Amino acid sequence: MTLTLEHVTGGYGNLQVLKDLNFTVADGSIVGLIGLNGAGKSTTIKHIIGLLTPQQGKITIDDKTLAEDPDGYRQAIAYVPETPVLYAKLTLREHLELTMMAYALDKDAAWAKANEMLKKFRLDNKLDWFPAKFSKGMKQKVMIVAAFMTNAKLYIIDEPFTGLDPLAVHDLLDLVQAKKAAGASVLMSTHILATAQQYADQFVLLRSGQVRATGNMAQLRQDFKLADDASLDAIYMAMTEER
Ligand SMILES: Nc1ncnc2c1ncn2[C@@H]1O[C@H](COP(=O)(O)OP(=O)(O)OP(=O)(O)O)[C@@H](O)[C@H]1O
Repeated sequence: MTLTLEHVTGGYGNLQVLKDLNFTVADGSIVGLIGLNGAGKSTTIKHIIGLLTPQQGKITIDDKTLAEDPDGYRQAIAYVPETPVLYAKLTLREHLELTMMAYALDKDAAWAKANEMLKKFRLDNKLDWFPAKFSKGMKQKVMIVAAFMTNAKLYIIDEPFTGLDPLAVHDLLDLVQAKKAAGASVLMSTHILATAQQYADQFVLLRSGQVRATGNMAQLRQDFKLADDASLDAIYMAMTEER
């Protein structure tokens, strides 16, 4: 699977937020989407998942846009939003069943994967709970289980670490790496730069709705004329100090 953004300009109604974005997420890679508050990370993700439509340019998954192959495009993506979105009247079990239907998953195989994750996240005895009883982190875990039990080729995770306890962060990173090992790709927006540096293969640095830089750590260090051991944090600070 390759996700490609070509000359993507977009935003909300007439408001332009993203300006001429170009980047790719290649097969089997973890890509960190990095930038200041308001740089356009969530807006970029909303365009990729089809919640917003580019004003110009195009977004393709394996050369097909959402309009060209709506089912293929949607089923290729699993998305974990920044703020969990759960239905008040559905139990945890029903949420997972809904995802299984939406992705046309084999129920037995999907439940096997889900049960393993539910146990890990200590939600296995809460299948009949309604969202009102869940804490913020528990809601986030439900979204993670729903996304990671699919057979999507691209996992998009918007700021995953803020509401999770350190054990859950660890478990989520294990899931991310397992998906990568199985050949899937991951696009992850985050402000936790040390974790991004440790886990991501490539980075997209956004500034004011534009791509300031892309590449691996070595390429970014060169781009920003920093030392060979400069951290992602140092690169980030260098970006914010540019005019
Ligand atoms: N629903 C909306 N309507 C209009 N403008 C919006 C909307 N959501 C975001 N914006 C604007 O788009 C720009 C980019 O916001 P976005 O949420 O993509 O940033 P972000 O990089 O994800 O930031 P953060 O790190 O704070 O999550 C900001 O200027 C913001 O004000």
